[in-house]
Amino acid sequence: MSERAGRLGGLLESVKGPRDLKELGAEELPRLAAEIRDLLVSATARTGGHLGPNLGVVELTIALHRVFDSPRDRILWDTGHQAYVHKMLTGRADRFGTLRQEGGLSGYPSQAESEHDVIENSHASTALSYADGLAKAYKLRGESDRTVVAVIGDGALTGGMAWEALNNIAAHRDLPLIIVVNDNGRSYSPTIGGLANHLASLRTNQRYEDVLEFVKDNLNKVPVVGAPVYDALHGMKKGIKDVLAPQAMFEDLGLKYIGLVDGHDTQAVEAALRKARGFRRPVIVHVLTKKGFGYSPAENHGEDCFHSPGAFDPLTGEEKPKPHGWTNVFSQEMVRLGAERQDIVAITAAMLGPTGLIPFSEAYPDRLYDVGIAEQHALTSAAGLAMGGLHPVVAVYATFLNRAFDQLLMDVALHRLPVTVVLDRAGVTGDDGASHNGMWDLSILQVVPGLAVAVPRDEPRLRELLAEAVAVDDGPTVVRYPKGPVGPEIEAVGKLGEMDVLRTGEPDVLVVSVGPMAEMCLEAAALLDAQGISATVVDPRWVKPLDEALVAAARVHKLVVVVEDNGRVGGVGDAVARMLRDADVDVPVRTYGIPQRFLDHAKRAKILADIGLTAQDIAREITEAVARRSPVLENHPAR
Ligand SMILES: Cc1ncc(C[n+]2csc(CCOP(=O)(O)OP(=O)(O)O)c2C)c(N)n1
Ligand SMILES: CC(=O)[C@@H](O)[C@H](O)COP(=O)(O)O
Ligand SMILES: [Mg+2]
Repeated sequence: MSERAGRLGGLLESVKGPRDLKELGAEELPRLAAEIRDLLVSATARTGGHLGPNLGVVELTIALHRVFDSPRDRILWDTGHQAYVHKMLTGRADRFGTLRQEGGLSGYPSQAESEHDVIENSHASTALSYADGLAKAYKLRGESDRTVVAVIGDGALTGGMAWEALNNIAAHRDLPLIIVVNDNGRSYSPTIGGLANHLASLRTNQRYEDVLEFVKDNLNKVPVVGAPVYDALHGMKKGIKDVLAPQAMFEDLGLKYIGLVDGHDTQAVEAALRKARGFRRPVIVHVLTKKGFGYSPAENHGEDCFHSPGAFDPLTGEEKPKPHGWTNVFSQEMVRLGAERQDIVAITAAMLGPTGLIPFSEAYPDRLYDVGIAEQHALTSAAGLAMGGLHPVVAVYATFLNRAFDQLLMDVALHRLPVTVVLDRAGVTGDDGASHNGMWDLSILQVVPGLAVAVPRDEPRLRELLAEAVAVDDGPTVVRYPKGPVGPEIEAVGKLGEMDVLRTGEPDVLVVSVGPMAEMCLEAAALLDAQGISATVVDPRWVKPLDEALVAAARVHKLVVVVEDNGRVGGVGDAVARMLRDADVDVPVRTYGIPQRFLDHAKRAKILADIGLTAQDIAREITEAVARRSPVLENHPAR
């Protein structure tokens, strides 16, 4: 893995930390910004990553680290996907070739990488709450000279937690806390909702644009004096904006407001930040930026301004074609189901493209709701839609369901409502690190009464199980599948109750394979043959509630093995073990899954290998267990 993503520009190479940055002259900053953009494009072209968001915060980040004194002052990044420039300016530019690679730089802030990094969680709308807590702590510890700065995007600002934090921050007028609203008008797609409309009105207040155009047209005609005067006015444009585009919403909250500031004018941003710092109280600095700024393939990328492209050609911006994935299957099936069932509606939490709902939204524009980055609202709004006689399908990434657990439990399941939750990126995702692995859902969903969970093993089963899920009208259903390409189709060779039998054998080992683990489990079973151990492999399809036929099958086997792409604690394996215990079936049960710890970023396949979720590892473990008939297998990492 080459540490460098190509040769660093001279200025960027000279910046080993914020102190060096502060020593640069203002006239050097445009070149520094250009060198940063070059590195952003060259690095993400090779590794993939959040190019669009980071291109939009180059000048903002330069200004932040020139005005504030990190790490004494704390600079927090909401979601953290836009912290690449922050990493470059805090001494990691020379490692940017390792971005999102195993052992290399994380795609998000990482305390292990730098004292300048704070929030690692990659989950949106949390930075203001951290800032609230940090500022209160510094005040209580007598460290009020430390300024806390939180950078939050317009998308993250649509998350409810951000408003809970604003409500609290506004109540403490003596906290030296600066909220930088990085307003580029987009999450992936244009940000939605009343807040977004208000921000848009601030951005594009026509009176402001008309005045500026008039000034530009008339002043530039005046020889010698005209142009400099226009430049001065242009430099003051935030002042004009203040007058013409009131910012009542924020000020009504009791927060001071500075804006609108041109986020690509480093000096204007520095001036605004210095002014904000001087207030020594909560202040909002509303900065206008452009996602993808300075790289036309990103600026002109219609769907999401290169929010998180895979590897691409830096000259053309052309991405490498992505293989046919689970998301594509869901996307197609939703359009088909939408034609069959007029009551089916879909909800996305600001991830229309990533969850595959664009075709559904184009086919049925009135039946798609984008609620912003608001998963809790998504679930309870779905409850309302269901109470109103519809069948909502809520599509979210598995890891983001966590924050909407109570809404699923108490707003949907308690009322036994026909809501289907589709969890994309379930299981190990890899590149985005610990906070993105979908390793929690099969555990937390076990405790929801009346909720059914389906885990398809391949494309036909995803189509079948999604259709079965939306046909359930007396309670919630969940369908979950991983990131990336769909594996080979695996036909059943028989049935065991409602479960698919994928392989029959002598009653040595009963392997319960959860969803996409089927391919690997069949390979393991073939390896076991060579050891004279015969394995039957079954795919439950619905893992909650479990099929009672498992009990009778387990009773006649020497060992039951459960393999799942979920955390082991409280997952399907534990549910099978509990079911057999309750039925007094005294057969040893071995559960294999993701070890219950936060996993560092790496490719999905590499992580699965590292944690022992491979055919060779599972076959070896089973061989040893059968040989020893030992009830305890301590050494397997997946245990
Ligand atoms: C709770 C949660 N839901 C969804 C996401 C996926 N996500 C990552 S970045 C992003 C858009 C963020 O938009 P914004 O805050 O405006 O930042 P920008 O990318 O525009 O800089 C989304 C939806 C997430 N990280 N966290
Ligand atoms: C930051 C964020 O939450 C997403 O942008 C995340 O990077 C998802 O990536 P994939 O869509 O590539 O899984
Ligand atoms: Mg945005």
